[in-house]
Amino acid sequence: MIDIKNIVKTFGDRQVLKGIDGCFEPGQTSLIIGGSGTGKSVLLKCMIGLVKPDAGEVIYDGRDFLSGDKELQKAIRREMGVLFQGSALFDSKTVLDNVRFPLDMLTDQSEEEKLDRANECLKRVGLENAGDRMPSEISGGMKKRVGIARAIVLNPKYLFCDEPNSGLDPLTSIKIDQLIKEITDEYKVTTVIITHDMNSMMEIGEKIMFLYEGNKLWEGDSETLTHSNVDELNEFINANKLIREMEK
Ligand SMILES: Nc1ncnc2c1ncn2[C@@H]1O[C@H](COP(=O)(O)OP(=O)(O)OP(=O)(O)O)[C@@H](O)[C@H]1O
Repeated sequence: MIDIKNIVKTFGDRQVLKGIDGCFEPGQTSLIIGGSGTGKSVLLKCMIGLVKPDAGEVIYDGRDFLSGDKELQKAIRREMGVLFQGSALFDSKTVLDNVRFPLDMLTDQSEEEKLDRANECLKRVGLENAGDRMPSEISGGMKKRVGIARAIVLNPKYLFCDEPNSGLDPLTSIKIDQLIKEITDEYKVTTVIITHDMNSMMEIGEKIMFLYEGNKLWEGDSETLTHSNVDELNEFINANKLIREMEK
């Protein structure tokens, strides 16, 4: 479980996060939603230690990440898997080498163990035959799968995904969502996903946090998402529905 408490972040004279609280449970896909520039990515970066908040706490299963010592922070980082926007694969490495990269960096496993584990993860995302290919030779959906395989290669307890559907067609988006959901269920991962995708909200929104101008204005799930009396959320949903209609 991840608990965040009163996260505040200011850049220059702009307070981007105004005191966010929340809790993310294992085995659940939790979504952070909201319009552009509302602080979703900054919040995620605060949670994973890429941005230092001005105030607040991030507690990983009872362990205080931000004020913990270097060793503790390293241990918690080692339990995180991150799927960055755009997949962030190394263009000069094969698919297999991309997936095994965290094993090379962070473990002292033997060659054989690393190969086995990387291949196992590629198989888990349905890419068992793509290990020798280069990122430039595969589709956007396949790249996301490779990104997911790399994010899970160290058996993370916590999985963070920033816009996993960006740039994908609707059908591929659904498949990627389902894959993330299955992995979350299967390994009881605490998964936090930033998304704009209405379909994701309805299909995998076990817990949804709505950010608006740096505040958490609403929290609920896919069942309650469309029945709130929060005007800003309803506007956001309507705008998303409109975009979805236009894309059809
Ligand atoms: N390193 C930074 N320095 C200064 N300002 C920043 C920095 N990172 C983010 N911001 C600002 O913080 C605000 C929130 O950014 P953030 O990336 O979290 O938005 P978002 O909700 O993820 O939006 P989007 O959906 O468009 O990605 C934006 O105004 C952005 O310009």
